[in-house]
Amino acid sequence: MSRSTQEVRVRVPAKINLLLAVGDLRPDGYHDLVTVFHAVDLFDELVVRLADRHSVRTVSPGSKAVAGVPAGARNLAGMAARRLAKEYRATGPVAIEITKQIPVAGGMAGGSADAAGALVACDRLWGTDVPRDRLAAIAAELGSDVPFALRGGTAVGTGRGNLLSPVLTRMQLHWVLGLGHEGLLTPAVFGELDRLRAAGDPPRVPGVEDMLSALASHDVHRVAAALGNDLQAAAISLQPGLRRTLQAGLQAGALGGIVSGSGPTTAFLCESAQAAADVATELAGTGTCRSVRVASGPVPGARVIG
Ligand SMILES: C[C@](O)(CO)[C@H](O)COP(=O)(O)OP(=O)(O)OC[C@H]1O[C@@H](n2ccc(N)nc2=O)[C@H](O)[C@@H]1O
Ligand SMILES: Nc1ncnc2c1ncn2[C@@H]1O[C@H](COP(=O)(O)OP(=O)(O)OP(=O)(O)O)[C@@H](O)[C@H]1O
Repeated sequence: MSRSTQEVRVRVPAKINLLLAVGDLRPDGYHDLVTVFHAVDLFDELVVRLADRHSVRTVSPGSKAVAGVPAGARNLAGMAARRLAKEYRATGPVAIEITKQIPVAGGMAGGSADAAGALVACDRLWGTDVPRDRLAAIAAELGSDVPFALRGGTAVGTGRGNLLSPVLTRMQLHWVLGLGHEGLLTPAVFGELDRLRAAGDPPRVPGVEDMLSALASHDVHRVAAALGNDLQAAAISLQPGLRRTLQAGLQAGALGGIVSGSGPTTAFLCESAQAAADVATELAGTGTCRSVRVASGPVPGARVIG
């Protein structure tokens, strides 16, 4: 906790789905998933303070306003704070400031990260000491990706993506991320996959076994070969330019490339940190994405810092 018990600072990572197998549409509007989540060192930071009323403000690292993120009651971080406050009554309103590096509507679970960060920060600020499994259950109510943002590392996700079991790998992966010009909304991408499947039956990615044995082998070439995402065809169908970005990353020397989650961020796996820096420079020069970042993982989930 920084300075006094009046303020808590939390850091929370973005995710990439190394493997994302999507089942058919369920009656409740969700799809069963089998996925391998992987947290990378691209972080949102939250500062949460006691205040007279609940508020959420989101800025970029340069303190500029961030487009596309709701400021009020619809912000996932504010929803998380109010959800926790409702269950644990000895609490007060909070002002949440988010410094956002995770791309908005980018397929890297940015909103989910902020919700997880707010849960951890409010729990510390209010001294509620919520057991970890209870916090994970509240996280799952807020969104399918929120439990993983709490936990981080590498994990297999099943159910809606909210049921997690850790993957014990020490293998460090080096990535180049291509950020899209425009976001994609997650429900639209799942809907497009349903439409493509009704019209044709496109190929489906295999289960997680190949990816898990590739991670256990510590062979980055095998991990690259095992990357896969059932939502990729749907994201490309909605944003055809992504095909060119994927080709450009591979031509720049990446070992493998995928659309991250529901997109449009593209994630390129590279042989080493140096290779990632080289691929990033070359990919940036192709003009096929809005901007380019390097990242590596796995990293832990939402944590109090400072
Ligand atoms: C694409 C992924 O990022 C992969 O990890 C996640 O599945 C998305 O997780 P999320 O953004 O936390 O999604 P939620 O907020 O739970 O759901 C938003 C919408 O996405 C669709 N959705 C989400 C998760 C899931 N397993 N099946 C779905 O069909 C549904 O239309 C749902 O209404
Ligand atoms: N704190 C937040 N940060 C970003 N978006 C938020 C937040 N709260 C609510 N939203 C809304 O959620 C929508 C999805 O944004 P988000 O950045 O979480 O997408 P995403 O990373 O593609 O999600 P996922 O990868 O979990 O499917 C946005 O349209 C935005 O309006």
